[in-house]
Amino acid sequence: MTAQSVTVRVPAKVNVQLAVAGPRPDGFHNLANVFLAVSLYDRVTATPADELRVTCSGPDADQVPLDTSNLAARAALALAERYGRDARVHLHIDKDIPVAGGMAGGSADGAGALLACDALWGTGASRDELLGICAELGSDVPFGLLGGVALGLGRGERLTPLEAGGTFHWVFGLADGGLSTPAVYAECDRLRAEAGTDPGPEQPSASAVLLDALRVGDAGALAGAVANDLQEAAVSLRPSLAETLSAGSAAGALAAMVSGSGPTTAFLAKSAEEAERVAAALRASGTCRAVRVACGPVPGATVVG
Ligand SMILES: C[C@@](CO)(OP(=O)(O)O)[C@H](O)COP(=O)(O)OP(=O)(O)OC[C@H]1O[C@@H](n2ccc(N)nc2=O)[C@H](O)[C@@H]1O
Ligand SMILES: Nc1ncnc2c1ncn2[C@@H]1O[C@H](COP(=O)(O)OP(=O)(O)O)[C@@H](O)[C@H]1O
Repeated sequence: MTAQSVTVRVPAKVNVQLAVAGPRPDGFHNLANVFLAVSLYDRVTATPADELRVTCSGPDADQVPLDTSNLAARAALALAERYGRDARVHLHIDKDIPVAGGMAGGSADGAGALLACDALWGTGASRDELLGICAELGSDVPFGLLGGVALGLGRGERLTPLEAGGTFHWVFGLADGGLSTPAVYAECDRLRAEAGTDPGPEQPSASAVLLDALRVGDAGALAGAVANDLQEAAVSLRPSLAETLSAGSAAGALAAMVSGSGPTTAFLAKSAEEAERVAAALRASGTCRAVRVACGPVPGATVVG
């Protein structure tokens, strides 16, 4: 890397609460989305170049688009347009977050590229201006910049940082192939219509019990309060996830859930040692492609070099 490169490290997320309302006229769903940033990271490096170019390395690199549909490229273009810069930059993504896995890896890269280009070009944009650009790029992108724990209302982009009283230990079961986020929301609507389920209030709210568990850092109480309205839809589209969830529960996880729209599964453990034990049992179960251990909350997008 040249001295002019800027590298940003940006975390994945798990949703400890994902309450989903009925579809809005614009096709989005209002959410009460409680995000928690976890220690699985992508790194985005921005280097001046002759033209906008995206490259990617890592185990899932072949599944990442390298054209201007890549959220990192879209972030660079949006920032360049807003501040009258030339988006001639090489963006390299060192990808460790599973692709299309319900862990917001693309959103993380969008937030990471935005921060990296901002530092490279010295735009002087405020945090709020950067968060505004993130919200235009995608519902989950602002959280990639913010990190920590936060409640996202509206389509998930209207963020309020939340207090967390400690570190939570997680095990993630990575699945073969991804799930399309719009397809999972559509399946949620379909299942509700089929069952005649009321989608609830127009704007869902965060669970007070869950916020309290986060605030005091009580993993047992958090396990009792986690909820994901997209889980049934993800399992309906990928029935094998039920086996992975059962294997994690049988291994002693405090909670077993689908991460966001899936197909990654998330297991809460009561300590770092317990997480390693659950991870070993999950690996031995043969019900997922790979198993990762992580903890959170961790900070959002951070310049590291
Ligand atoms: C479900 C969640 C949970 O955090 O993430 P993943 O688990 O996929 O990572 C998010 O809501 C995904 O957010 P993100 O991936 O940024 O979605 P966007 O690009 O804004 O929208 C993609 C599509 O998802 C659907 N969508 C997204 C957000 C939302 N509140 N309602 C929706 O219905 C819409 O069909 C939309 O066209
Ligand atoms: N930088 C990126 N990394 C991964 N996927 C990206 C990226 N930019 C755009 N995408 C597209 O976004 C889709 C969703 O990817 P991702 O954000 O990893 O998953 P999820 O929305 O489930 O959290 C991918 O299938 C891919 O087509």
